[in-house]
Amino acid sequence: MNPAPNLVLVGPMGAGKTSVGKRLAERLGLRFVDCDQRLEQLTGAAVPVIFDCEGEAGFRRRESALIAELMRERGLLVATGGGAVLAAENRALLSARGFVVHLATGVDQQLERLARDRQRPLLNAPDRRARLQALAAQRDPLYAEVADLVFASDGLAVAAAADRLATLLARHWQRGEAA
Ligand SMILES: Nc1ncnc2c1ncn2[C@@H]1O[C@H](COP(=O)(O)OP(=O)(O)O)[C@@H](O)[C@H]1O
Ligand SMILES: O=C(O)C1=C[C@@H](OP(=O)(O)O)[C@@H](O)[C@H](O)C1
Ligand SMILES: [Mg+2]
Repeated sequence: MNPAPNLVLVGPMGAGKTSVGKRLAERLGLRFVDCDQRLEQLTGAAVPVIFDCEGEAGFRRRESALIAELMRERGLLVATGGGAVLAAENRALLSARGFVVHLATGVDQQLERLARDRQRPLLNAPDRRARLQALAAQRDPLYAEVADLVFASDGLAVAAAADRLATLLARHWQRGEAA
């Protein structure tokens, strides 16, 4: 048991961090924060626009600042973006202040779920499969490094994944209310 004050979802694009996370937060009575949505509110710009104006490096700086702010709170369910684990300081904060769930999914499932998506700049590639495979090769060890629990959502609908995960968390996560 890791008595962390927040619940954190990490994992690749299309794993369901945003959609499963929202439903799970309702079930568990946690305040839901999606990092990308919060960055869009703060900047007034969509994620692809932030990438266009400030580059990926600019987006990552904003993402890191937000994670640092959120990890000072408690009682949050934080859905991160797929690249949030890239920075060592993010990984340290997420691990220290969150019970981290790696929502895992495979490239085939990602391609299916994100077939019509135009809001993820890193998917703007001539070969989406190759891009997702390359990202997985780079990031899977980082997800593994921070994960307290791995949950594979493949084959489960959003509601079913949230239900299953809620049951698992009751056994694995002891809320660190006082932390
Ligand atoms: N378990 C699931 N079953 C079916 N569709 C899913 C599941 N998880 C996510 N999706 C769909 O995949 C798309 C991307 O999901 P999203 O929650 O945005 O993932 P992430 O935030 O991890 O990138 C959405 O259209 C969502 O409805
Ligand atoms: O994998 C990534 O680097 C990214 C994933 C996106 O979030 P989701 O994982 O919620 O799609 C979003 O943060 C941005 O497009 C970059
Ligand atoms: Mg998301």
